[in-house]
Amino acid sequence: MKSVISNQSSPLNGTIRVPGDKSISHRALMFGAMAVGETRVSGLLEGEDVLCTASAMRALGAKVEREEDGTWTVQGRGVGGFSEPTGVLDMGNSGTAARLLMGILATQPFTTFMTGDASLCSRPMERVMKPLRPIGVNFVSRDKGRMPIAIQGTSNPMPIRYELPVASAQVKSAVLLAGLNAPGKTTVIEPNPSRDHTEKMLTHFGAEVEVVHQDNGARVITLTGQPELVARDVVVPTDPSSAAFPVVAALLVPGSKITVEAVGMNPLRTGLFTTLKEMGAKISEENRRIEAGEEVADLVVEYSQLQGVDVPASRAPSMIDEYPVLAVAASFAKGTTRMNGLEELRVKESDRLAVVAESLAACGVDLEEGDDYLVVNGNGSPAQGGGEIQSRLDHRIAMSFIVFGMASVQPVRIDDASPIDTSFPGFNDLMNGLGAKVQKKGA
Ligand SMILES: O=C(O)C1=C[C@@H](OP(=O)(O)O)[C@@H](O)[C@H](O)C1
Ligand SMILES: C=C(OP(=O)(O)O)C(=O)O
Repeated sequence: MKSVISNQSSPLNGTIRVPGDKSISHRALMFGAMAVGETRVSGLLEGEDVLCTASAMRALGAKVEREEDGTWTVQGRGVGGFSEPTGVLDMGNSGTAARLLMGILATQPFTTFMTGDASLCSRPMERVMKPLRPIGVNFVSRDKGRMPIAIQGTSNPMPIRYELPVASAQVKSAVLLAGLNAPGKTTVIEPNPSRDHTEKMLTHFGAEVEVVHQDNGARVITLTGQPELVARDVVVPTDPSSAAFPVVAALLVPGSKITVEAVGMNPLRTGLFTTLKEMGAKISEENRRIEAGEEVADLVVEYSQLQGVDVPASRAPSMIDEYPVLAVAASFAKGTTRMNGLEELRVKESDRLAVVAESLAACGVDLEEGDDYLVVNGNGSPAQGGGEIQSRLDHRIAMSFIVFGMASVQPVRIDDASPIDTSFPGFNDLMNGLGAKVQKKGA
């Protein structure tokens, strides 16, 4: 346990760069391991989640190394070229690593055992197993589709067509990755678009991926199976989900002005910035440019008195990991913020809807938690704080309430900040470098 206290901050000032995008980092290692030749990845997120993916790729026979300058290299095995791992793959805290890998392993002709930490072992995996079974794979799991699981891959995969019942890039990606090794066309229909890093990066590695946008907003993604993936360089942009924390901190701490450089601005990831601007946030995007195929911009953020807003359910996929920190922002805004369509928050690293509600309440915030919504009533002055927050193996809860304590009247204590290392190593030092006062307590 690594407990921290977050005290009221002096104005935040400075220019920072947050670590590489987690979603893109996982995919760079996985797709590199399935390509022929050497893939070089720069800007990889060296967080625990991504390091689990690196270990899994090694266990499956790919050579994955870090060079002295921080570039990662992957010697791929080709699609379908993995070898049976001798041990159990430990995916740690990472839903993305586990679910994407289930798709890949569904069409490798051997049996893999996979586990994770207590958080991952409580998350639903049936959502991935259900669409993958018709491809020919067999799964054995704990009750209710929980990990640990065994994946008995098929040597005779069938392509499938699947309509997603929930907006989930992980489920979409698992099906597409299983389709890589199947003959013919694999199709995924998503009624409400989720992040498209799999589609973009598979195309970058030479696969044929067709995306059709329907009039009703749905996307139909069709992958042609059995391509030869060719090794490519990947430059990972910085993670907008990580940038969210210093951005909200600067908005809440009076007198702050910071620049967050080269933030990934993929439109399927930027719902939080749209929402904050609707709340009156002074966020300007400078130097919008394309870096290695992804849009990035420098964000200049100034302290702002925020107003409550209604956040439509349709925006949820583009800011799904950002609701905890948005709820923190809403606690300092004037008026009511209603966040709708939040049912997916209940199956993240923690039940984020319940944990956010309990933690806000512990910090004196007036709120209402529904099955799939959260209403936060702010009065426009600094929230009280003073809460003792349990992070429950959830990095985004820990970081969100560190941000809360930076702006609240009383300090906020977080029982265990160690989960932050899964996605944002160096978070506390980066925030303290801007002017925050986050202190470590205990071992
Ligand atoms: O595909 C991905 O990289 C991710 C998809 C999202 O999960 P869902 O697919 O469960 O929505 C997101 O919450 C997660 O942090 C990363
Ligand atoms: C939900 C998250 O990640 P994952 O599903 O990969 O554990 C997250 O990073 O907020």
